[in-house]
Amino acid sequence: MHLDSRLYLISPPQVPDLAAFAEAFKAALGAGDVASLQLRLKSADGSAVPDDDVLYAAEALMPIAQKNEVAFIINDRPDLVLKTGADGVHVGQSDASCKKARAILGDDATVGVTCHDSKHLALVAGEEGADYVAFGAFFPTKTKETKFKAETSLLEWWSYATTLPSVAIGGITPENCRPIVRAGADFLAVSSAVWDHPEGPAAAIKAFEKSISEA
Ligand SMILES: Cc1ncc(COP(=O)(O)OP(=O)(O)O)c(N)n1
Ligand SMILES: Cc1ncsc1CCOP(=O)(O)O
Ligand SMILES: [Mg+2]
Repeated sequence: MHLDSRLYLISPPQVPDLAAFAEAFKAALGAGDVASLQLRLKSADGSAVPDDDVLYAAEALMPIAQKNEVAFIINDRPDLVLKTGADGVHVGQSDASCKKARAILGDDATVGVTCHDSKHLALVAGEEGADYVAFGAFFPTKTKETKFKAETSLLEWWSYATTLPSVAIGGITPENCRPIVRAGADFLAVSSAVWDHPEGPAAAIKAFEKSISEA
């Protein structure tokens, strides 16, 4: 059985130095297999940042993703996906619905949906045309305040019951990811474990690849 999960990077919530982050992103991509980057910019209180901040960051980062065949996903905002020509959007349960995002973006775009710890939300997202469902948080995280805790049994059930890809998110590190990989997550969505790795993002990607291959 092929267990390999792929990496789905989430940007840090704040990117005060875009040039420095672009270099960190390049270093991550040069170190191993990365499937996608989600541009997720949030103010310190978790609220939205000005549209121009997202547009400016997308302008700098999307060409790097494209050059490396890495999907470029924008968080929350299908309208900004249209404006930038990004590959898709990730929407949560309080954002535009999957149906609405699909109506705005058409069939070719990627639409991913947060489903917390819920089979029901995931089945609904699948019916509404989601390209992937995201479950979490699997571990404590400082990147986002989370109310939901997902278990690996949900990933096992999902991969047994459906063919729609699953993304696992929340506090995932090279040290704790093995059970999630074994449970069948198609993607590991990671932010702080990559950007805050003490030896840098390239070392983080290599450590993830090692753990994934050993899972
Ligand atoms: C891959 C992935 N999974 C879950 C989330 C969380 O989305 P949401 O619940 O809308 O919260 P915010 O990220 O918007 O704060 C995500 N962004 N990506
Ligand atoms: C956006 C999001 N949604 C649930 S947990 C989370 C944060 C993921 O970041 P990290 O990998 O640093 O825990
Ligand atoms: Mg959201």
